This record gives sequence, structure tokens and C-alpha cells, in this order.
Amino acid sequence: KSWSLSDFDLGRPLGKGKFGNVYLAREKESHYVVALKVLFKSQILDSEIEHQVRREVEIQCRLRHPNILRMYGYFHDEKRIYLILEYAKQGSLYKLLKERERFDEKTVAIYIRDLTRALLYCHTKKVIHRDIKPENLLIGHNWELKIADFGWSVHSPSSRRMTLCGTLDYLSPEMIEGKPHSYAVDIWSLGVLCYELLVGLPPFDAKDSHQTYRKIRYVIIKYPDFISEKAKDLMGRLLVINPEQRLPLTNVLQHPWITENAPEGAVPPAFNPEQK
Ligand SMILES: O=C(Cc1cc(-c2ccc3c(-c4nc5ccccc5[nH]4)n[nH]c3c2)n[nH]1)Nc1cccc(F)c1
Repeated sequence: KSWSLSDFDLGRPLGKGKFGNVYLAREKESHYVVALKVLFKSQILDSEIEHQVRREVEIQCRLRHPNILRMYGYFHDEKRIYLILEYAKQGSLYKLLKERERFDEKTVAIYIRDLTRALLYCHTKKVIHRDIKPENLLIGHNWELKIADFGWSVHSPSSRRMTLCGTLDYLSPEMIEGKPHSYAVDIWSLGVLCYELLVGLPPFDAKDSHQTYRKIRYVIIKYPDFISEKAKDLMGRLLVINPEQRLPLTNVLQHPWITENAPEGAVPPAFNPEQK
């Protein structure tokens, strides 16, 4: 089936990015609601990232997992490329985190469990570095987490942590030192995300990038006293300088903090607007 713009009714913008915007859209026949991402060919060609976009499309179309945002297809006209993406009803985790300041340990354990499963799935498909910072995580209809790897594209200008290459907070020590990154970067960023969801701030937050670099390289972390010992134990096994010594993803699922707080069948709580 080849799609075209005339197959969709376009709705409001969902996110504005450097290479194009994302719109709510509804397929006319089925009334199926999607997120339609519009990329401008001119900008892609100018930025010589055409191969990267092709690779992203290639990867995204192959990935099928409940915690990875689906790409249903794509099409183009003379000026633009259109990506037909899954619509995540509850929006971004980043927005939710800002609204709620931080999450309770059971909720975070469920999110970390689901992300670990999604990353394990990616690694079996030889895909690494799914950028799992809050800006790239969307919340689905049943409040489940979805990795939406925005890759290089910048989203919603309101995201506060934009340095030119994206936020530093999630960089692993080996990436800072320009070493080739492996699957282990995903384990590191899982630790960073866990901390940020529990505390409300990233672990290496600092007033300037040099301080952030220093904190990352020497893994200088302060855990607030409301963080449980088991949560600290898990993060301590993920945020390890030496990539080989980080807890493998399969062991994350067996960690007591996960098994006790996110037992089989536990699902994320519904965040009702009035619930504080
Ligand atoms: O760009 C993305 C991923 C991506 C996903 C999205 C995105 C952004 C927002 C949403 C939303 C969404 N739901 C909302 C509800 C409330 C408020 C805002 C919302 N945004 N649902 N699905 C989305 C999908 N933008 N970009 N992939 C990509 C990029 C280049 C090439 C390629 F093949 C893939």
C-alpha cells in the first residue's frame, strides 16, 4: 500500500523539530489516528543526513515492540518526506516529569522494567543507542512507555537541556572520551533515567557543562535520603565507568528492586490530572 497526504486529515501540531514538525493526523478510511512527521527534503539534503534518515526509517519499520513507538510507513512528495508514526495519547514523559516533579519507586521500577525489555529487544536486532532520555519517551494510551527515538531531531523547543548536540546529562564516560559506543551506553543511560525519574533532576546536573563532564567522568552522584537502598544498589550497578562492568540488561530484570516493585503483570498507574 503506498500512502499519500490525501489519505489523511491533518490535525494540530504535536511537536516542532529542527527538521520538521509532527502533526496529529487521521487516516480517512479507517479513522485511525496517527502522528504524521513531516521532514523537509531541502533541509535533509543540506544537512547531508539523508543516509541517516534512510537508516532510521529502515530500523524503525523493522522494530515491533510494545515499548517502542511504531512506524507504520512513509511516503514523500517533491518537497517533503512523511513518516506515519504511532500516536502516543498521553504525550511525552518529559512533560509528565515536569508536571509531577518526580515519580514513586513502583512507577519508576515499572518504567525501567519496560525500557529494559525494549532495549533487550533492540540489542537482539543489533540496534544500539536508543536515546532513552525523557524527551524521547512517550506515554501510550494505557500509560505505558514508548521509546520514540528522535535521533538527531530536536523536539519541542521548551526542552530545557539543549546543548548543540543534545543534553549532556545522558552522555556516558566513554562517549565523552570519544570512544566507540557499544550496547553498554544504553545501560548507562538507563541508570541516568532511573535517577532522574526518582529524583526529578539528572544525576550529573551542574551549572555548566564542564562540571557535568567532571561529574560524569568520576561518577560523582549524590542520592537524596528518600531513595531506597535497593534503588541505590541498582543505579550503582548501572552507573559504572567501565562499560564491561555495568549490570547486563538481563540481570536488571532480576534485580530485587525491579522484582519487588514491578512484579509480573504490574502496569503503570493512570496519572489523572488532579492526582498529585
Ligand atoms: O522522528 C522520529 C521519531 C519521532 C516521533 C515523534 C513523535 C512526536 C510526538 C508524538 C506523539 C504525541 N502525542 C501527544 C499527546 C499530547 C501532547 C503531545 C503529543 N505528542 N505521539 N506520537 C508522536 C511521535 N517525533 N519524532 N523518528 C524518525 C526521524 C527521522 C527518520 C525516521 F525514520 C524516524
